[in-house]
Amino acid sequence: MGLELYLDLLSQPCRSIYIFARSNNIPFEFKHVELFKGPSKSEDAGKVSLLKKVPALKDGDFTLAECSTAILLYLSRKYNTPDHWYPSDIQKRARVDEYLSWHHANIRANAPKTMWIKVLIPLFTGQPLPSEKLQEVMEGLSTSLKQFEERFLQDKAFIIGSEISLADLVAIVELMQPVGVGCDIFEDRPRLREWRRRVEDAVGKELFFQAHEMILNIKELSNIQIDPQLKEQLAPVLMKLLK
Ligand SMILES: N[C@@H](CCC(=O)N[C@@H](CS)C(=O)NCC(=O)O)C(=O)O
Repeated sequence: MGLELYLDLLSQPCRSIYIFARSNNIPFEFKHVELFKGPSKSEDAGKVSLLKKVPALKDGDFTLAECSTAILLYLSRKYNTPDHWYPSDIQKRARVDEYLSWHHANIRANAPKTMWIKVLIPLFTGQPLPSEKLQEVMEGLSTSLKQFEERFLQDKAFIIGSEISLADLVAIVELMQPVGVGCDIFEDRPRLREWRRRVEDAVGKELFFQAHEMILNIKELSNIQIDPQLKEQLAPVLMKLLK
């Protein structure tokens, strides 16, 4: 049995894996998991990921689910992808590792909240959140973006220098989440905007926009039927996350 990837392209870690696999011509079977359709629709993924989360990978008898970074590294090693993704030079590699560690506690901790506030909480609770909540989240995100530009990007083309690496890929998919819900964080940040353009060019615009099609059309989600069990489970969790 070949490589299977369990993904929902609304999820940013899933998009990083999808773009990485496709841009490196890694053959895989796309197992589509629809997160919003509830547990029954994710049964297959649940067998692969004990945590019942996506992304998840199955390669023969081997499964891997936590987290997307581990999956990206597994794919880069198994398919011996071009060196720039995760350089053999130990100092460059350490820069990728440094970014990935920072990312989880900063960009990843802030950017998804824009989607919770603008789309998920109204969808799951039936009530919009006060606008101050969004403002608070945008302030947190701005602090992270300032650090991203000044500390990681500086005046380089990509995070570790002149070529794209896993660090850029993990960053861009997360930063497209606010864009999808109408918070265009690139608008007033020319350095960040130029970096986004270079990342799009490096992976190929067609693939980039194909991977982001769902998130860029997320407004259509307001018509989706949410699994009632999932609604009951998630509404309090989402509200708590924003406290
Ligand atoms: N830390 C994981 C993220 C896993 C995760 O939180 N996945 C979310 C989608 S982005 C999920 O499956 N949520 C469904 C759930 O928690 O039930 C990674 O980077 O891959």
